[in-house]
Amino acid sequence: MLMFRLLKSRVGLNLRTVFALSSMSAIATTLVLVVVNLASDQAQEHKVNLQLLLMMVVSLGGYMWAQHKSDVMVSDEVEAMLHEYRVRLFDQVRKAGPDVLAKVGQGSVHAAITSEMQTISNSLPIMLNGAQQIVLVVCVGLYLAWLSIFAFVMLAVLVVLAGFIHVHRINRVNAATRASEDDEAKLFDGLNDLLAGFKEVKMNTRRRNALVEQLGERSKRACSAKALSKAQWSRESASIQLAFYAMMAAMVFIVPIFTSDYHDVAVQVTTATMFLIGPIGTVIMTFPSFNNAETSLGRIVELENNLSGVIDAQEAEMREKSGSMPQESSPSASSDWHEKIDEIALEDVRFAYRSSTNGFAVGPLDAVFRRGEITFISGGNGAGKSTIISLLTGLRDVDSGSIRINGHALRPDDMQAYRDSFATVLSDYHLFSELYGIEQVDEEKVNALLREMEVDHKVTLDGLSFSTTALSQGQRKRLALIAARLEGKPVLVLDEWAADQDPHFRKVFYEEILPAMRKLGKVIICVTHDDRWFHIADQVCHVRDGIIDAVRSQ
Ligand SMILES: Nc1ncnc2c1ncn2[C@@H]1O[C@H](COP(=O)(O)OP(=O)(O)OP(=O)(O)O)[C@@H](O)[C@H]1O
Repeated sequence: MLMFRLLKSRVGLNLRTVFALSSMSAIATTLVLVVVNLASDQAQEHKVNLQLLLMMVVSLGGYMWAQHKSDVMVSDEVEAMLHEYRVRLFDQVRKAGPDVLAKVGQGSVHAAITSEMQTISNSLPIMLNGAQQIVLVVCVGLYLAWLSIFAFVMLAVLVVLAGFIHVHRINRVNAATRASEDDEAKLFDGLNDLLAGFKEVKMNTRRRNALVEQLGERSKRACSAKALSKAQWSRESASIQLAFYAMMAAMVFIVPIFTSDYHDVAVQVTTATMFLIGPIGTVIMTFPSFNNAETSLGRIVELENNLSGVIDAQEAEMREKSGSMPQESSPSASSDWHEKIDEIALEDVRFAYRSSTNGFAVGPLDAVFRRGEITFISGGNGAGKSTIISLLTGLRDVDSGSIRINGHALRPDDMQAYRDSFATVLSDYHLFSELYGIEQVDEEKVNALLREMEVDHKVTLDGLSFSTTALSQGQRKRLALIAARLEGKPVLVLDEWAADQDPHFRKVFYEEILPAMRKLGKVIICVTHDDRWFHIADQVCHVRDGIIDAVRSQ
């Protein structure tokens, strides 16, 4: 019962007030029923009682006020709760290492933040309304007991019996609902292949037919499962309706046989019973909402646990590694070393992928990258270039050895500040449409960069956002490099940046842009296969089987 635990953990002043308001609204509704019964008695004697009219107006006003207030508070509570969950998930994603999202699945993070939270957002008000209706059922039940104890007992027995049968049958219905959801999830997986692989699908008739056929089959299965679940729900609603009519029939056919003075209250009892039908129906119908919210919350909690499990393992591994790191003191944070990096050195660095099936490892790595110098990293596919870049930029932690800045070994506490000193355009870069983290931009500088990168006829900067990112691959990379240059970081790392550029701009990049950045005193590291321009580099690191062979230019 995750939902109960969730609600319990949130019971503070607000939820108590909500409960008080809901009770008030239920009592006001019961008063309306009592007033209607008393007034109809008087109406039979051709009398109109102004006191009763006033009571009616006050009860209706009280009901309206309490109901509206509790609805608004419930929405606020629910949204505040979901906001907390979202922020916790964002924070976990922020802490995650490069492999964590691949392990837990980006789709599940996306689903948790969108559809699962939407389900809870929709279900919780229904559930709290159900709880409110329970108070109303109790109040009207007490009124019914006061009118006729036998009618009350009879009704209670029938409600308990119907409820018991309903809850028993609902498990079957829930199983059908879950099956339909699972089938729908499989349908979405296939749909993702169709949308993400649109071009590949379009280009290959056999692949397209096979995929569309499979999607059709999955859709049919999802459709049958959904139809079955809906049919079961419809049968269940009809049975509930039938149970209500049975209650009414019991009030007018059975109760009079066993009670002598029933004719005095028969009309009031029947009115009260009819009055109960709506609230009892709402309470019963709350179960599916509860179930949906419980399932969605379960998925969110499972995702949170998965993320925390992977992050904890990652942190434990980091602590273990930091034990084997050199313990000599590094520069203090106040020395601003990350603003003035003269030299980054890899010393006897080693790393192996735990998850790699072939146990790929890099190292021992020894290399020095200096301020005002360009280093090219080259090597065949799978040689380990991107792995080395991820170690050098601090995206992954080294297993052993050290990274030294200006001669001082980095400590685990320095890692975020170290990462912050890099501007990167990696091979799987993401082009942000907005310059997040840059507070003020020099408009002239941006325009000059747009001109230099030859995209000024396509893009402008509006505030902190690019006017468009709907560009060619090469132009998108130029925009990513503009963003990286605007960050003004001391180290620039580019992974196969020039691969998508035309011959003209490739020349501009190697012969004008890189030398200009070298003059600015940056540490420049580029993964590249363009051996035609190796001469412009100060050193070229050839990577083979995870080992660097650094050659300095003459
Ligand atoms: N996330 C990962 N988990 C496990 N092993 C990995 C992972 N990424 C890479 N590897 C292993 O590391 C090897 C080197 O990969 P890496 O991406 O560093 O090569 P690369 O030199 O950048 O290749 P390319 O030029 O093709 O981009 C791969 O062959 C693979 O075995």
